[in-house]
Amino acid sequence: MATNTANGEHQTTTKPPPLPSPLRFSKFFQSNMRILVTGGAGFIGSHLVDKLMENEKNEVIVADNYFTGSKDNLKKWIGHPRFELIRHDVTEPLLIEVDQIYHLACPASPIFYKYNPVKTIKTNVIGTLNMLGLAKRVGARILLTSTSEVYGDPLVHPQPESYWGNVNPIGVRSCYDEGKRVAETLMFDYHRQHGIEIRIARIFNTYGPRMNIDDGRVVSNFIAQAIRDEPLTVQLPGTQTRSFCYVSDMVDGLIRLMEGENTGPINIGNPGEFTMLELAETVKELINPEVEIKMVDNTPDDPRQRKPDITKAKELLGWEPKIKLRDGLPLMEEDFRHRLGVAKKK
Ligand SMILES: NC(=O)c1ccc[n+]([C@@H]2O[C@H](COP(=O)([O-])OP(=O)(O)OC[C@H]3O[C@@H](n4cnc5c(N)ncnc54)[C@H](O)[C@@H]3O)[C@@H](O)[C@H]2O)c1
Ligand SMILES: O=C(O)[C@H]1O[C@H](OP(=O)(O)OP(=O)(O)OC[C@H]2O[C@@H](n3ccc(=O)[nH]c3=O)[C@H](O)[C@@H]2O)[C@H](O)[C@@H](O)[C@@H]1O
Repeated sequence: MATNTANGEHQTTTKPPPLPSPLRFSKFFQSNMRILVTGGAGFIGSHLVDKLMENEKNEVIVADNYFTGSKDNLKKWIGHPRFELIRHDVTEPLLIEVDQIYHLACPASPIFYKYNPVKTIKTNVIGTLNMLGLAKRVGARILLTSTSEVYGDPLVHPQPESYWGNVNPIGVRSCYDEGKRVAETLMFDYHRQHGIEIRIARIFNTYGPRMNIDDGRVVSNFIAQAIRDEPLTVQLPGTQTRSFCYVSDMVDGLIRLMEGENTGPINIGNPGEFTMLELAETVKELINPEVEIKMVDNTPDDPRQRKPDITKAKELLGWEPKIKLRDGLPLMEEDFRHRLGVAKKK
């Protein structure tokens, strides 16, 4: 049975998880592990699907409403006998039979999650409730991709999982960060009340190929701007920090968490910390030394600093990121140049 080591405490559930399908115990049962990935047409989800599909014993089902994701991200798997794609909004119940659920469905870029905040809350709360209901009915293990935004504008730095955060409950980012906090609460309540096997990853800023070109997040913005010879828009004051994790490291961490014995929450992120001005200078140096850096207005409640304490991920999952920002940015540049049809200048 999984243990919860959040906040240094050691809690164990009182109830055993529901039994998986009786077929699982059949001597002649030859089926694969059936894995649902909600939000699997998105950036992290599609990379996770690629990794899961490498294992021939996995059958992968993606449920996505294509709000920020695209079938294009999954085109190499469409038609594959171990792959299935369902157009589905997680705010509606889903009745299927699965063994594991990676629950990623939720717009992640601030410009997209603020576009329809009520829908973002519904996705986080009702969507997570529906996926927990599914996990309960079929006895599946469920992993939630929560976020470093649960720490809000953190007063503790770097952020350990035991930190409860500093979050504005009524701000323009609340639909996302409070939504994810409720999603975490629901996960633990289903775990304690119904014995569901849960895993919670607190993801810190992740970047890599396949991010939407006009996604609005800082790494994709700067790379697209550098390639298009447009000024890099650093939002004021420019001294705010983030820690950027390359997507293959993230996928590795998520799979280790799902397969391991710990519920989390566990921070998964790269502790390398950069100011937004440093990030802009690095993109300029690596991608387009001629490009201008322009200071622009920021949006409300932007966290001033963010860096994961990954002691738990190291100790409990044997995980730490391998790809440094300077090595990851050129991999993303290549993908963006290909999609934008702009070759590197000689
Ligand atoms: N990328 C990051 O830096 C980061 C950081 C912290 C947490 N996360 C979390 O990881 C997950 C994936 O993030 P991402 O960067 O791949 O974002 P993304 O926007 O590329 O992917 C999200 C996917 O969810 C789908 N989706 C949104 N609402 C849905 C709904 N109601 N029903 C079904 N599908 C829906 C979208 O169409 C998209 O395919 C999200 O839960 C996000 O909160 C990401
Ligand atoms: O990692 C996380 O937990 C969260 O990180 C991001 O949220 P945020 O860090 O605000 O992401 P960005 O929009 O990429 O902004 C990062 C920083 O870059 C700055 N920025 C953004 C865009 C830009 O063009 N220029 C710029 O300087 C912002 O002001 C901010 O300080 C994600 O978008 C969330 O989904 C995720 O949950």
